[in-house]
Amino acid sequence: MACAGSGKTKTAVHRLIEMRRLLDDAHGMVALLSFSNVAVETFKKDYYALMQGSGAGRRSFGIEIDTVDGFITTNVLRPHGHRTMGCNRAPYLVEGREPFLKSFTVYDGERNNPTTDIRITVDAGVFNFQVGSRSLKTVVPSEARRALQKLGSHGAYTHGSARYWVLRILKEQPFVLRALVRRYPHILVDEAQDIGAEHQAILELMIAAGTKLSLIGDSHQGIYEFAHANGAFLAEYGTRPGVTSQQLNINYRSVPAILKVANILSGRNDGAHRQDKGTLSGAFYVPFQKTEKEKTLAVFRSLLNVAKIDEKHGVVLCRSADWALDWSGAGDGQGQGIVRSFAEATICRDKLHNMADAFAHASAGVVGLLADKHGDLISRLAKSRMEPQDVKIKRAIWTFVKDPATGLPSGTLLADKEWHPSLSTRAKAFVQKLAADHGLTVADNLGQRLAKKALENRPLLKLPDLAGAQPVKFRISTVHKAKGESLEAVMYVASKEHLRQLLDGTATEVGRIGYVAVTRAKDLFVLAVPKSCLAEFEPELIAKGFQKPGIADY
Ligand SMILES: Nc1ncnc2c1ncn2[C@@H]1O[C@H](COP(=O)(O)OP(=O)(O)OP(=O)(O)O)[C@@H](O)[C@H]1O
Repeated sequence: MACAGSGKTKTAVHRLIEMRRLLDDAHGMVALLSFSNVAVETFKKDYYALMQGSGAGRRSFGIEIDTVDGFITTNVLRPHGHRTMGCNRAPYLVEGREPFLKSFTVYDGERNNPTTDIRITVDAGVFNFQVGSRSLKTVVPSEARRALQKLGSHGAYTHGSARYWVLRILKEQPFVLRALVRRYPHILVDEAQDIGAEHQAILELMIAAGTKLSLIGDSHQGIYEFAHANGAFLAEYGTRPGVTSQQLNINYRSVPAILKVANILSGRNDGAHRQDKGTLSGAFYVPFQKTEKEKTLAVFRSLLNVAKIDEKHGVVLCRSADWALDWSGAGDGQGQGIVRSFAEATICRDKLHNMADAFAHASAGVVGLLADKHGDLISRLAKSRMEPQDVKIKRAIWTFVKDPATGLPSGTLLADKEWHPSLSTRAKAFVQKLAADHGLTVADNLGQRLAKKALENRPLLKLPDLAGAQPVKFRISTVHKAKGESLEAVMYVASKEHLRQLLDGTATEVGRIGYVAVTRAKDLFVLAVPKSCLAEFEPELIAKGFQKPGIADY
């Protein structure tokens, strides 16, 4: 069990190396698993740095570092899934937006829903199936299984159904479980508070078959309760016979004033490794109004200047993706279907300067213009090791996305009269060339797929962006995306409800989300509080260690 900023990364990598050294089995591997690609990249970087430092070079013999889902997909689902799923190819991931998925539905007793929307949970070894975007409806197990099997027989699985298939494979093909445990006698899972019931069920099968498991995590940072990860496994695991529990309780990340707030919120008493800085630092609160976001961002900018922190290191965090989008000043969602994917790609490129997201949206649009059989292209293009042909396709899409003069048209054009006609001509020509150059098949009815719907007589970008207003310099993100990171300065924008739960501590998920936001900050944490409730909360904010910045600080 480890507190925020206690060096779990370092600890986990050292433990990985030591466990591998002690493992008396030339064929066995030690796996270090986490929940995000960012964490995996950090672990790999630190591991190779340590190995190089010790003179062993960039060797990864006998160890594996991956996400939990990457690990089960690579070792179980892809190589062994075809037998349980009944397909004649290696299973592949679908995002849910691929056009061929339209014919895969599940009936909930009232209406048909996309099979890719089925949510699967496991409780005491029994699968439960639900569906629905707002209120979830239970689906009869036989109907859900039938729908999943139909999709599975085409080789397709979703993020949600991957664990369902893995559990079934391990139970229905016992030799796969035996081989997995033989290959991975030791597994170390980081961010273990995020282990949900389905991951736990997979790990329990491995433990029962002989794998030794180490967990490292912080129950105050469990922010995936909506995905059924409530930290219970981490809390209980240390009490099992034969399991030793260790505590890490020195925070190496934050200045003492920020740690003081974190300790009050979590009810912990962690020690600070760092000293106070000479310049402005600590945890502050400022008022904001939703109608005056630019003013609040300007206040954050001023505080960064006083704190001598480069603006590019200031990050604005929000509770939800909608809020993050709103604070980033992105467009207001013009277009429908495939055209909307291209519209979002345009906004990501021209407004947010986020080329990775621009590429992801444009790729979804391009795949929508190709025949259904290319439905796995999005997941193929996301692989770290791609087929040579896919590398070329990816390059071609990048070129289309990057160039507003010949590819994806500029967001400054009038959406209906200028941007759409240009997009329509260029996207058609692009997929036809892509098909000719790379042996792909274009979908039927391109005109219909690129229909002009929900586009207005104004640019995709909002007016202030066109008027040359200061471009967004801050990274604006959700707390979930920033998890695990160390950031120089954070501004967390809270609603009255977020604020209430933050101040109430880490018993609720929203409270823990606020705690994760606070503990990301190294030097400066700014809590943006709705102006309308500031007076009500001010005494409590001060009591919990937040400070009001003085006039001189702006
Ligand atoms: N022993 C140490 N001495 C000095 N600095 C350290 C030490 N261990 C870690 N750090 C630094 O402390 C910061 C936090 O480390 P790390 O990101 O591993 O924490 P963590 O435990 O994963 O935190 P969280 O769970 O909050 O994400 C990093 O900047 C890291 O370089």
